[in-house]
Amino acid sequence: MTTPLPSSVKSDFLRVMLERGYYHQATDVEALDKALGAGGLVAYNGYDATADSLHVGHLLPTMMQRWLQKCGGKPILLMGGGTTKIGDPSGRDETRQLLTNEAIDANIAKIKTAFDRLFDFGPNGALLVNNADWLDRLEYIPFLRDVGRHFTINRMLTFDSVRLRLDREQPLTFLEFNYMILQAYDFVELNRRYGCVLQTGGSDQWGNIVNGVDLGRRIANKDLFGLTCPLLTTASGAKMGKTAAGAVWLNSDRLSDWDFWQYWRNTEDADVGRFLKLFTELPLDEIARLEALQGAEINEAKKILATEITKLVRGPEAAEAAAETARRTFEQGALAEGLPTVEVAGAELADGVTVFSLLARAGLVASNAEARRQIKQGAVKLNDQPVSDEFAKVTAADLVSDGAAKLSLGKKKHALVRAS
Ligand SMILES: Nc1ncnc2c1ncn2[C@@H]1O[C@H](COP(=O)(O)OP(=O)(O)OP(=O)(O)O)[C@@H](O)[C@H]1O
Ligand SMILES: N[C@@H](Cc1ccc(O)cc1)C(=O)O
Repeated sequence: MTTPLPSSVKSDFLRVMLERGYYHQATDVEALDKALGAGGLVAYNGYDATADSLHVGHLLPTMMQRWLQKCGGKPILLMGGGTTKIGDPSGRDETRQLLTNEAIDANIAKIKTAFDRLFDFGPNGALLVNNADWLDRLEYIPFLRDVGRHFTINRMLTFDSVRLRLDREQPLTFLEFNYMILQAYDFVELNRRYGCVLQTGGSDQWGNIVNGVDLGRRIANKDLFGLTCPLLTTASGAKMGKTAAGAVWLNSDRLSDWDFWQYWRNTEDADVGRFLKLFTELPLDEIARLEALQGAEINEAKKILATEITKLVRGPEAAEAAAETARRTFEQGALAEGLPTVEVAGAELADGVTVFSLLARAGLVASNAEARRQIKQGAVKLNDQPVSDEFAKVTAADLVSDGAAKLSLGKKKHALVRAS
């Protein structure tokens, strides 16, 4: 399938998808362009409730839905209350841990909060639905007869989600084998309920999406469409959204505003332009100017990237506060609010507390041993002065600025030590 040129499509939405790098694959792109041209198209993106927050990887398909709304369409955000009970095998080597119904409901309640800022839920606006509303009520025999008969095992075995497990001789349970049928059924059900004709997702969702398109044609004689975005990796090849320290969560109770902002501020130079197009809504000519910046100036572009995305996901105040913390910490050398803080009892401080243990307590390193290694390697500073003694201590005398001492690991990780 060839990717069309932005100039050859008529609909605003597809043009944005192509120009900004969201387009990976689509089913019958000309017909989709035509359907979009008529305006007001209804599209959905599904999210399983495997954790109590979405992460940055989910942001890409979510941004596609946001653009759809900006271009006059109606987004449906589908919470997989039913499908999470099955567990999507797409892109996974192993069966997922099964969650209880209570855990799934609790996850959904928290995941939803991220959408409030990203979508307009006003009259005729975006919709939030839960597939447990229909999947939980399915009856096995009628479902197999009405829906199951349209799927051949022969074809199901050809989809990556199944084939890769079989090729690698890793188990795929019968429960998981059913997943693609249920996601296909969701699409047809959303078409029936809300006139939804487009499903978006990451490229790993392609198999599940085309199954829905086929099922729509077979049981409802409807033309449905699929559109996927690339599964993003960073310039150095890592899957975007996951760091060594874990996922980059959208919800602030899983990741502070400051760490969220920092994640984007530390974008690799080669990714700046691509990420500005995908994760901000700045005009393309402004992005072209920013990505052309060289040397130290590229840092300005990274700050804009971090602040714009934080604004979208965490709100303007959170973005401004994080940017301000960064300005004060890195540019004025002053101590700032918002850094991780370790509180130490006055009595402890009188004797002095080892720098390595404070680094670990502040969460800048995973263990005391790692902290000592970092000190030996010269990566640690106390109040901007290098620490060379592995057993150096912080005492009350070091709380020099606003009653705090600043510990730094490398150039970017900082924490404050205060007396409790
Ligand atoms: N880096 C990415 N780029 C684009 N889309 C992504 C990315 N990461 C995730 N997605 C989309 O979000 C969906 C869920 O992502 P993923 O499978 O990583 O979530 P998870 O279930 O939270 O993670 P894990 O598989 O580690 O438990 C994917 O199917 C994909 O469509
Ligand atoms: N399978 C999707 C989530 C999803 C669930 C139900 C759907 O109808 C669509 C999508 C994922 O794992 O990311």
